[in-house]
Amino acid sequence: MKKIAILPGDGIGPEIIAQAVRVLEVLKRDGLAIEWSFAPLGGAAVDEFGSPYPSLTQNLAREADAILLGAVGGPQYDTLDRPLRPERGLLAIRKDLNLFANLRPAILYPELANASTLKPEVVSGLDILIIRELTGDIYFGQPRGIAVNELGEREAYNTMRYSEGEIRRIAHVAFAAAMKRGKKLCSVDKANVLETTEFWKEVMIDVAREYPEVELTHMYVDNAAMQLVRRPKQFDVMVTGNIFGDILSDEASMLTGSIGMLPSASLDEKGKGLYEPSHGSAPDIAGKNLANPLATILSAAMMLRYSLGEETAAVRVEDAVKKVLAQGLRTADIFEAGCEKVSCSGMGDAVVAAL
Ligand SMILES: NC(=O)c1ccc[n+]([C@@H]2O[C@H](COP(=O)([O-])OP(=O)(O)OC[C@H]3O[C@@H](n4cnc5c(N)ncnc54)[C@H](O)[C@@H]3O)[C@@H](O)[C@H]2O)c1
Ligand SMILES: CC(C)[C@H](C(=O)O)[C@@H](O)C(=O)O
Ligand SMILES: [Mg+2]
Repeated sequence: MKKIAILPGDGIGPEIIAQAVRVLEVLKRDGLAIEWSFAPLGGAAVDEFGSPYPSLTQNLAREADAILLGAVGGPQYDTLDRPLRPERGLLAIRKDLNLFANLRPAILYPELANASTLKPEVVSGLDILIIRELTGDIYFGQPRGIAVNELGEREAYNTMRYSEGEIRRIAHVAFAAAMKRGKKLCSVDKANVLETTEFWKEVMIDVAREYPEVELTHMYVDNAAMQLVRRPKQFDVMVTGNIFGDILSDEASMLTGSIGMLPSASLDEKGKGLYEPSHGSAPDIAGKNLANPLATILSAAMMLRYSLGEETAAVRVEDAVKKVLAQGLRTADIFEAGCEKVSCSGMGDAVVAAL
């Protein structure tokens, strides 16, 4: 029996997770050997336990074979002391479980060609895998803080840093992924300005010697941001650091129609993973049954594939998603004339029916 820790989180988190759980219930009913327990993370955990990553959640996550997460954060928590902020809980669980490899697939379903921000001919068939390093970079580099400097003025600082080992291990994930796909890897950096990413590029080039079949290219992040909206299909696999990957994956999501369509897997060295939509807790639509649950349901499919070894079930879920899109059902974020608008739970109903 495989164990899943489910962390609904904040904002729309509980609403979208509820739909993914309904999908898991169908799979369990049909014989899949999975069980799950719930625990709070982020603001919900601060409210209940006074910590964004309390020991109850930590223990459950450590024991689980996989973790499914909604989203964390919300304006009501923004004034808390920094260590108590919901986002710190997310960073803490990623670091605690060594989830260094974040896979964010930006795939355009043909039915959503008009929902994309780009013209159909520029995006049709889009299938990019963004691989984001997740436990290093300026997110975690020390020193960091806000302090009074020698002139008596307050100043704030973060440190962008990567060790060679951190770059090597994400490089291997990226090259291995490229080998299974189109054998094209674009490493995104800012090597013209930042030593950290100059070093990143150097290590990528070194690791590339072990993968002679993969064509490695390099692109500065500012150009990559532009190329993603200019000619996105030039990319197959992209690999980049934590902060650039955060930004580029949100950008890429709109090529697929909505941030509500972009799932993610965050993996450790052994394949254990945390699965979550790439978007946040969407406070503006929380509690309104409006959110698109498909990124979360597709994250559950990634969980079945990568951490639970259930490829058939993963494909079954992905096929159900394709079917509801083909049926013309759309949440508000991907709605277009001629389609049927559904709520978050309405989309869950449709996916369950399609399963
Ligand atoms: N992984 C995470 O848990 C995660 C990721 C990003 C942001 N956050 C947090 O979420 C909070 C809100 O952040 P934000 O507003 O910058 O980003 P956000 O992703 O929550 O929302 C940005 C916009 O996208 C929309 N959106 C997001 N998900 C959607 C969905 N499933 N369906 C339809 N529309 C959707 C929102 O309504 C909003 O207009 C912050 O506290 C932030 O730190 C958490
Ligand atoms: C909420 C925040 C810490 C997080 C990140 O920056 O990694 C989010 O934006 C994401 O993309 O998962
Ligand atoms: Mg983000």
